[in-house]
Amino acid sequence: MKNKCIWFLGLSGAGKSTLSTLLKDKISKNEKVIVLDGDVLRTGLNNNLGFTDEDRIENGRRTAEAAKLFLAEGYWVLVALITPLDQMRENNRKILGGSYFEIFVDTPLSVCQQRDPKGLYSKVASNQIQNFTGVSAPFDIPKEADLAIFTKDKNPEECVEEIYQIIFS
Ligand SMILES: Nc1ncnc2c1ncn2[C@@H]1O[C@H](COP(=O)(O)OS(=O)(=O)O)[C@@H](OP(=O)(O)O)[C@H]1O
Ligand SMILES: Nc1ncnc2c1ncn2[C@@H]1O[C@H](COP(=O)(O)OP(=O)(O)O)[C@@H](O)[C@H]1O
Repeated sequence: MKNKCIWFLGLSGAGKSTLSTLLKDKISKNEKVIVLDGDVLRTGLNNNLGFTDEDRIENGRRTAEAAKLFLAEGYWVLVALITPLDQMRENNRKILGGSYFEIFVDTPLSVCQQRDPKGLYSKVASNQIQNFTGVSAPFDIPKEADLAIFTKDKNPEECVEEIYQIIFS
């Protein structure tokens, strides 16, 4: 099967990093695979970008262009980026074309706030972080995702099995 860019998008705490890492473990048994995680990219390649709409769009563009380079080398590319704006998703389709497979990690804000894996939502609640996606910055509900995964009542392994079956069956 031809390699693809599987792009996980969703709120902070939705499960993008968890699911992309687990999927990498599965795919890497047979294929070359790399994870491009927003948090990690923002420490290097994208470390001059913040969280305005303009910076998020540039963050997405650079990530999609990096993904395209790895696709050309035969890698499966797993991206974990909030990607909150319709415009960012349209750019992905332009840059990556038929190789782009979009997964909406669909987890309600209330569940993300409860999970709060990095303690960010409590910082948002005490006004230590501004422009936070889903709270004080927009998250456009994805209308054209290839797949939506509801994580609320499932464990990560079940979600990844569901994704794996859909992509590889
Ligand atoms: N204001 C604000 N809004 C959203 N997220 C914030 C913000 N400030 C810091 N963080 C941390 O940055 C991570 C999201 O970066 P991304 O590159 O994925 O975001 S985006 O696609 O450009 O919107 C995000 O990582 P995840 O929690 O893994 O999604 C946060 O750890
Ligand atoms: N079905 C699920 N899928 C993914 N993560 C889940 C699920 N159920 C619970 N979690 C937990 O939710 C948290 C998601 O955090 P993370 O993967 O860092 O999210 P994100 O990368 O979207 O910010 C982790 O602590 C993970 O163990």
